[in-house]
Amino acid sequence: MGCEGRELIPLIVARGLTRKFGDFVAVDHVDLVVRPGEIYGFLGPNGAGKTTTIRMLTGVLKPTEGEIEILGMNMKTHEMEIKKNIGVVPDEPKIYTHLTGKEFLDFIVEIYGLNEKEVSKRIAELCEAFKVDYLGKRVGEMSHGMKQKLMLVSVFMRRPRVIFLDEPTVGLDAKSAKILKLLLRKYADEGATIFLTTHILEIAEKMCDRIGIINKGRLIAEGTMEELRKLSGQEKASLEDLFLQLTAENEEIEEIIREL
Ligand SMILES: Nc1ncnc2c1ncn2[C@@H]1O[C@H](COP(=O)(O)OP(=O)(O)OP(=O)(O)O)[C@@H](O)[C@H]1O
Repeated sequence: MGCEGRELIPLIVARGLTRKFGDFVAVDHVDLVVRPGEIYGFLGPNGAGKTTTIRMLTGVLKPTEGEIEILGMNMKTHEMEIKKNIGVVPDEPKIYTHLTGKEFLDFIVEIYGLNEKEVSKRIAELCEAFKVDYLGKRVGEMSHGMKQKLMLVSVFMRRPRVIFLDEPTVGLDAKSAKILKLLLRKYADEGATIFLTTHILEIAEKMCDRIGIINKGRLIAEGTMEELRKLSGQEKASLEDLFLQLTAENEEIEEIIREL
């Protein structure tokens, strides 16, 4: 197969992905295909199943049913290999609180076996971009946004081809959020696959090449903005209108406002 053929191989695939907690179905037979160069926005109301899906796609949580392939490898047989090669920025960064920022980055360099010389240049550039000038501080003493930025540096310095981000802009100041958006576009244009969740529909509308909407565990709509507009029959609709229409929350909102 030539180079072009390889580029078409999707880097994220889920088939019939399902997760139950007891009798409750949090994620219900979700199918996903995300290709190199794509920024995929995963949207849905609170409790829809976004984080549960990301946790399964990143090997943190075992599916009840279904198949996952990341970078062309099956999660059941290649979990460690997948984890080594993806980047994950969770919504609540869980970093060892007793380490300083510098110690945390050194730890990541060591466990991933990264080339220190190559990586130290990237760390310097990323820290400059995100204004991470507090590497001497202990993680336990950092604010949410500061931890989030440290986490972004620790993931981006590895240059993974697949990056999952759960609510990445929460806690970031305006400049950092803008830099993050531009960096994600740059990485995607260089062939990476970005999978992100957000409640900020404007971010999804502006940044994402394709959008998937999950509601009550089910993927209820998927496509480019144009495809979603066609699907809803509203040529000029904003993503907010489409989202509320597709998740059937528009009428509910009107009802709530009437009753207030
Ligand atoms: N460990 C768990 N045990 C039981 N139920 C869980 C567990 N994790 C998630 N759930 C349930 O699964 C559903 C989906 O949760 P999930 O965190 O995936 O939603 P989400 O779409 O990320 O929501 P939000 O936008 O509020 O972060 C919720 O009803 C949640 O209560």
